[in-house]
Amino acid sequence: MTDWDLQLVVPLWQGSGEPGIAQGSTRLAEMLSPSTVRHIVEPDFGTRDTHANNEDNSLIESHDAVETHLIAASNVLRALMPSSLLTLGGDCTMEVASVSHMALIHPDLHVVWIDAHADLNTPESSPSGQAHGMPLRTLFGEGHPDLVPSTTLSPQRCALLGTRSMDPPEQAFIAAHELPVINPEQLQNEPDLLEELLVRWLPDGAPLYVHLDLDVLDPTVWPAVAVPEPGGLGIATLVAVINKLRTRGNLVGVGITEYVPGVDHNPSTLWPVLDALGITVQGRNNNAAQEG
Ligand SMILES: NC(=[NH2+])NCCC[C@H](N)C(=O)O
Repeated sequence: MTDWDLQLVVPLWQGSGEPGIAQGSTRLAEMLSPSTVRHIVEPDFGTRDTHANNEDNSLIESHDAVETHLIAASNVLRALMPSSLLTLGGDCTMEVASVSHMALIHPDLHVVWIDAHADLNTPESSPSGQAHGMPLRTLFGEGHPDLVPSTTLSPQRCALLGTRSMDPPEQAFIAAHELPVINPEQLQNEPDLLEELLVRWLPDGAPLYVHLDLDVLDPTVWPAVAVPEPGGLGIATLVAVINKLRTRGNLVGVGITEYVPGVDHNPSTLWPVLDALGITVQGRNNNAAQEG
Protein backbone atom coordinates (compact mmCIF):
# COMPACT_ATOMS: atom_id res chain seq x y z
CA MET A 1 0.00 0.00 0.00
CA THR A 2 1.60 3.22 -1.07
CA ASP A 3 -1.55 5.19 -1.86
CA TRP A 4 -3.92 5.78 1.00
CA ASP A 5 -7.51 6.78 0.46
CA LEU A 6 -7.09 9.24 3.30
CA GLN A 7 -4.32 10.74 5.42
CA LEU A 8 -5.68 11.98 8.71
CA VAL A 9 -3.49 14.39 10.66
CA VAL A 10 -4.67 14.56 14.26
CA PRO A 11 -2.81 17.01 16.53
CA LEU A 12 -4.60 15.61 19.58
CA TRP A 13 -2.30 15.83 22.60
CA GLN A 14 -4.68 16.23 25.49
CA GLY A 15 -4.96 12.47 25.99
CA SER A 16 -1.28 12.44 26.95
CA GLY A 17 -0.77 15.63 28.94
CA GLU A 18 2.18 16.45 26.61
CA PRO A 19 1.38 19.47 24.39
CA GLY A 20 4.49 18.74 22.25
CA ILE A 21 2.67 15.78 20.68
CA ALA A 22 0.41 18.13 18.71
CA GLN A 23 3.40 19.25 16.66
CA GLY A 24 4.36 15.63 16.08
CA SER A 25 1.42 15.14 13.75
CA THR A 26 2.27 18.13 11.57
CA ARG A 27 5.98 17.23 11.55
CA LEU A 28 5.15 13.74 10.34
CA ALA A 29 2.94 15.21 7.61
CA GLU A 30 5.79 17.51 6.53
CA MET A 31 8.12 14.52 6.38
CA LEU A 32 5.87 12.81 3.82
CA SER A 33 5.31 13.66 0.20
CA PRO A 34 2.54 16.21 -0.34
CA SER A 35 -0.85 14.57 -0.52
CA THR A 36 -4.20 15.59 -1.96
CA VAL A 37 -6.00 13.30 0.48
CA ARG A 38 -4.69 14.91 3.66
CA HIS A 39 -7.18 16.17 6.24
CA ILE A 40 -6.22 17.91 9.47
CA VAL A 41 -8.55 17.30 12.38
CA GLU A 42 -8.56 20.51 14.37
CA PRO A 43 -11.78 21.05 16.26
CA ASP A 44 -12.53 24.64 17.20
CA PHE A 45 -12.50 24.98 20.97
CA GLY A 46 -13.30 28.70 20.97
CA THR A 47 -12.53 30.00 24.43
CA ARG A 48 -12.90 26.62 26.09
CA ASP A 49 -9.88 25.35 27.97
CA THR A 50 -8.54 22.37 26.00
CA HIS A 51 -6.79 20.99 29.05
CA ALA A 52 -9.69 21.20 31.48
CA ASN A 53 -11.94 18.38 32.54
CA ASN A 54 -15.09 19.85 31.12
CA GLU A 55 -17.00 16.67 31.83
CA ASP A 56 -18.07 16.79 35.46
CA ASN A 57 -16.66 13.93 37.52
CA SER A 58 -14.95 12.22 34.56
CA LEU A 59 -11.94 10.18 35.58
CA ILE A 60 -10.32 11.09 32.26
CA GLU A 61 -7.99 14.07 32.07
CA SER A 62 -9.10 16.54 29.37
CA HIS A 63 -12.13 14.39 28.68
CA ASP A 64 -13.81 17.08 26.59
CA ALA A 65 -10.85 17.73 24.28
CA VAL A 66 -10.33 14.02 23.68
CA GLU A 67 -13.98 13.39 22.96
CA THR A 68 -14.23 16.42 20.67
CA HIS A 69 -11.25 15.25 18.60
CA LEU A 70 -12.61 11.72 18.28
CA ILE A 71 -15.98 13.04 17.12
CA ALA A 72 -14.31 15.37 14.61
CA ALA A 73 -12.13 12.54 13.26
CA SER A 74 -15.10 10.17 13.05
CA ASN A 75 -17.09 12.77 11.14
CA VAL A 76 -14.35 13.05 8.52
CA LEU A 77 -14.11 9.26 8.29
CA ARG A 78 -17.87 8.84 7.98
CA ALA A 79 -18.06 11.49 5.26
CA LEU A 80 -15.17 10.14 3.17
CA MET A 81 -15.42 6.41 3.98
CA PRO A 82 -11.77 5.56 3.15
CA SER A 83 -10.96 1.86 2.90
CA SER A 84 -7.26 2.53 3.43
CA LEU A 85 -6.09 5.03 5.99
CA LEU A 86 -2.90 6.61 7.27
CA THR A 87 -3.32 8.44 10.56
CA LEU A 88 -0.61 10.75 11.84
CA GLY A 89 -0.88 11.51 15.53
CA GLY A 90 -1.23 12.88 17.94
CA ASP A 91 -1.50 10.77 21.02
CA CYS A 92 -2.70 7.17 20.92
CA THR A 93 -6.28 8.08 21.77
CA MET A 94 -6.93 9.08 18.15
CA GLU A 95 -6.68 5.39 17.18
CA VAL A 96 -10.13 4.90 18.66
CA ALA A 97 -11.63 6.76 15.69
CA SER A 98 -9.28 5.35 13.04
CA VAL A 99 -9.28 1.67 14.03
CA SER A 100 -13.01 1.67 14.66
CA HIS A 101 -13.63 3.07 11.19
CA MET A 102 -11.36 0.49 9.59
CA ALA A 103 -13.13 -2.29 11.50
CA LEU A 104 -16.41 -1.03 10.07
CA ILE A 105 -15.06 -1.12 6.51
CA HIS A 106 -13.13 -4.39 6.99
CA PRO A 107 -15.10 -6.66 9.34
CA ASP A 108 -12.18 -9.10 9.50
CA LEU A 109 -9.71 -6.35 10.49
CA HIS A 110 -6.75 -7.57 12.52
CA VAL A 111 -4.80 -5.05 14.58
CA VAL A 112 -1.16 -5.20 15.57
CA TRP A 113 -0.51 -2.82 18.46
CA ILE A 114 3.21 -1.99 18.26
CA ASP A 115 3.71 -0.01 21.43
CA ALA A 116 5.79 0.02 24.62
CA HIS A 117 2.47 0.22 26.50
CA ALA A 118 -0.60 -1.99 26.31
CA ASP A 119 -3.05 0.96 26.41
CA LEU A 120 -5.58 -1.36 28.03
CA ASN A 121 -6.61 0.73 31.01
CA THR A 122 -10.15 1.74 31.80
CA PRO A 123 -10.81 5.14 33.40
CA GLU A 124 -11.14 3.25 36.70
CA SER A 125 -7.93 1.21 36.39
CA SER A 126 -5.74 3.97 34.93
CA PRO A 127 -2.90 5.11 37.19
CA SER A 128 -2.63 8.43 35.33
CA GLY A 129 -6.15 9.32 34.22
CA GLN A 130 -4.69 9.92 30.77
CA ALA A 131 -6.76 8.75 27.84
CA HIS A 132 -3.74 7.62 25.83
CA GLY A 133 -3.36 4.70 28.22
CA MET A 134 -6.91 3.51 27.34
CA PRO A 135 -7.50 3.39 23.55
CA LEU A 136 -7.12 -0.36 22.96
CA ARG A 137 -9.50 -1.21 25.80
CA THR A 138 -11.88 1.47 24.50
CA LEU A 139 -11.76 -0.16 21.06
CA PHE A 140 -12.78 -3.44 22.72
CA GLY A 141 -15.90 -1.63 23.91
CA GLU A 142 -14.83 -1.05 27.50
CA GLY A 143 -14.24 2.49 28.67
CA HIS A 144 -16.02 5.77 29.14
CA PRO A 145 -19.33 5.57 27.23
CA ASP A 146 -18.59 8.92 25.57
CA LEU A 147 -15.46 7.46 23.98
CA VAL A 148 -16.43 3.86 23.19
CA PRO A 149 -16.95 3.72 19.39
CA SER A 150 -19.98 2.28 17.63
CA THR A 151 -17.87 -0.35 15.86
CA THR A 152 -15.71 -2.22 18.33
CA LEU A 153 -12.96 -4.79 17.93
CA SER A 154 -12.72 -8.30 19.30
CA PRO A 155 -9.66 -8.87 21.51
CA GLN A 156 -9.11 -12.02 19.43
CA ARG A 157 -8.22 -9.82 16.48
CA CYS A 158 -5.44 -8.00 18.29
CA ALA A 159 -1.80 -8.75 19.10
CA LEU A 160 0.74 -6.63 20.98
CA LEU A 161 4.32 -6.30 19.81
CA GLY A 162 7.24 -4.63 21.57
CA THR A 163 5.11 -4.11 24.67
CA ARG A 164 7.05 -3.92 27.90
CA SER A 165 5.19 -1.61 30.27
CA MET A 166 1.91 -3.02 31.53
CA ASP A 167 -0.05 -2.00 34.61
CA PRO A 168 -1.38 -4.90 36.74
CA PRO A 169 -5.00 -4.48 35.53
CA GLU A 170 -3.70 -4.53 31.96
CA GLN A 171 -1.79 -7.72 32.66
CA ALA A 172 -4.95 -9.25 34.09
CA PHE A 173 -6.88 -8.34 30.94
CA ILE A 174 -4.15 -9.77 28.71
CA ALA A 175 -4.18 -13.04 30.66
CA ALA A 176 -7.98 -13.29 30.74
CA HIS A 177 -8.30 -12.75 26.98
CA GLU A 178 -5.10 -14.56 26.03
CA LEU A 179 -3.90 -11.58 24.04
CA PRO A 180 -0.63 -12.42 22.30
CA VAL A 181 2.28 -10.26 23.48
CA ILE A 182 5.82 -10.49 22.10
CA ASN A 183 8.28 -8.27 23.93
CA PRO A 184 11.23 -6.43 22.32
CA GLU A 185 13.86 -8.92 23.46
CA GLN A 186 11.86 -11.78 21.96
CA LEU A 187 11.29 -9.88 18.72
CA GLN A 188 15.01 -9.31 18.44
CA ASN A 189 16.31 -12.72 19.52
CA GLU A 190 13.50 -15.14 18.67
CA PRO A 191 12.08 -14.10 15.30
CA ASP A 192 10.33 -17.48 15.02
CA LEU A 193 7.88 -16.36 17.71
CA LEU A 194 6.42 -13.73 15.38
CA GLU A 195 6.34 -16.21 12.52
CA GLU A 196 4.43 -18.71 14.68
CA LEU A 197 2.04 -16.04 15.91
CA LEU A 198 1.20 -14.94 12.39
CA VAL A 199 0.56 -18.50 11.22
CA ARG A 200 -1.92 -19.18 14.01
CA TRP A 201 -3.43 -15.73 14.41
CA LEU A 202 -3.46 -13.80 11.13
CA PRO A 203 -5.29 -15.41 8.18
CA ASP A 204 -3.36 -15.09 4.95
CA GLY A 205 -4.31 -11.82 3.23
CA ALA A 206 -6.45 -10.58 6.15
CA PRO A 207 -6.90 -6.80 6.38
CA LEU A 208 -4.29 -5.52 8.79
CA TYR A 209 -4.03 -2.30 10.78
CA VAL A 210 -0.64 -1.41 12.25
CA HIS A 211 -0.69 0.90 15.24
CA LEU A 212 2.82 2.25 15.71
CA ASP A 213 3.49 4.18 18.90
CA LEU A 214 7.03 5.48 18.44
CA ASP A 215 7.75 4.71 22.09
CA VAL A 216 8.13 1.07 21.03
CA LEU A 217 11.60 2.14 19.88
CA ASP A 218 14.38 2.23 22.41
CA PRO A 219 14.82 5.76 23.82
CA THR A 220 18.50 5.70 22.76
CA VAL A 221 17.31 5.23 19.16
CA TRP A 222 14.26 7.50 19.22
CA PRO A 223 13.89 9.61 22.38
CA ALA A 224 11.23 11.92 20.92
CA VAL A 225 8.16 10.48 22.66
CA ALA A 226 5.97 11.40 25.60
CA VAL A 227 6.43 8.26 27.71
CA PRO A 228 9.83 6.67 26.93
CA GLU A 229 10.45 3.16 28.24
CA PRO A 230 13.90 1.51 28.29
CA GLY A 231 14.50 -1.83 26.61
CA GLY A 232 12.82 -1.00 23.31
CA LEU A 233 13.30 -1.99 19.70
CA GLY A 234 16.07 -0.95 17.34
CA ILE A 235 15.23 0.26 13.85
CA ALA A 236 16.37 -2.92 12.08
CA THR A 237 14.20 -5.12 14.29
CA LEU A 238 11.15 -2.90 13.81
CA VAL A 239 11.66 -2.91 10.04
CA ALA A 240 11.98 -6.70 10.06
CA VAL A 241 8.76 -6.99 12.10
CA ILE A 242 6.86 -4.76 9.69
CA ASN A 243 8.21 -6.65 6.67
CA LYS A 244 7.15 -9.94 8.23
CA LEU A 245 3.65 -8.60 8.98
CA ARG A 246 3.29 -7.48 5.38
CA THR A 247 4.18 -10.88 3.97
CA ARG A 248 1.03 -12.23 5.64
CA GLY A 249 -1.54 -9.45 6.10
CA ASN A 250 -2.97 -6.88 3.72
CA LEU A 251 -1.93 -3.56 5.20
CA VAL A 252 -4.99 -1.32 5.00
CA GLY A 253 -4.27 1.08 7.84
CA VAL A 254 -1.38 2.60 9.76
CA GLY A 255 -1.44 4.98 12.71
CA ILE A 256 1.74 6.64 13.96
CA THR A 257 1.52 8.20 17.39
CA GLU A 258 3.21 9.96 20.31
CA TYR A 259 5.94 11.84 18.38
CA VAL A 260 7.31 14.78 20.38
CA PRO A 261 9.57 16.69 17.96
CA GLY A 262 10.70 19.11 20.69
CA VAL A 263 12.98 16.41 22.12
CA ASP A 264 16.46 16.35 20.53
CA HIS A 265 16.49 13.58 17.91
CA ASN A 266 17.32 12.79 14.29
CA PRO A 267 14.11 12.56 12.21
CA SER A 268 15.79 10.56 9.42
CA THR A 269 16.19 7.66 11.87
CA LEU A 270 12.54 6.93 11.12
CA TRP A 271 12.82 6.77 7.34
CA PRO A 272 13.49 3.01 7.03
CA VAL A 273 10.42 2.39 9.20
CA LEU A 274 8.24 4.62 7.03
CA ASP A 275 9.64 2.91 3.93
CA ALA A 276 8.73 -0.49 5.35
CA LEU A 277 5.19 0.76 5.93
CA GLY A 278 4.96 1.92 2.32
CA ILE A 279 4.92 5.58 3.32
CA THR A 280 6.77 7.83 0.91
CA VAL A 281 9.15 10.29 2.52
CA GLN A 282 9.39 13.74 0.97
CA GLY A 283 12.42 14.25 -1.25
CA ARG A 284 13.88 10.86 -0.48
CA ASN A 285 14.76 8.32 -3.12
CA ASN A 286 12.98 5.22 -1.90
CA ASN A 287 15.54 3.00 -3.56
CA ALA A 288 18.35 4.51 -1.51
CA ALA A 289 20.16 2.13 0.79
CA GLN A 290 18.32 1.74 4.05
CA GLU A 291 20.25 2.80 7.08
CA GLY A 292 19.35 0.99 10.14
N1 LIG B 1 0.24 5.55 24.74
C1 LIG B 1 0.96 5.71 25.80
N2 LIG B 1 2.10 6.35 25.77
N3 LIG B 1 0.47 5.23 26.96
C2 LIG B 1 1.12 5.39 28.21
C3 LIG B 1 0.31 4.75 29.28
C4 LIG B 1 1.00 4.73 30.60
C5 LIG B 1 0.21 4.07 31.69
N4 LIG B 1 0.02 2.67 31.43
C6 LIG B 1 -1.13 4.77 31.86
O1 LIG B 1 -2.16 4.19 31.69
O2 LIG B 1 -1.17 5.91 32.18
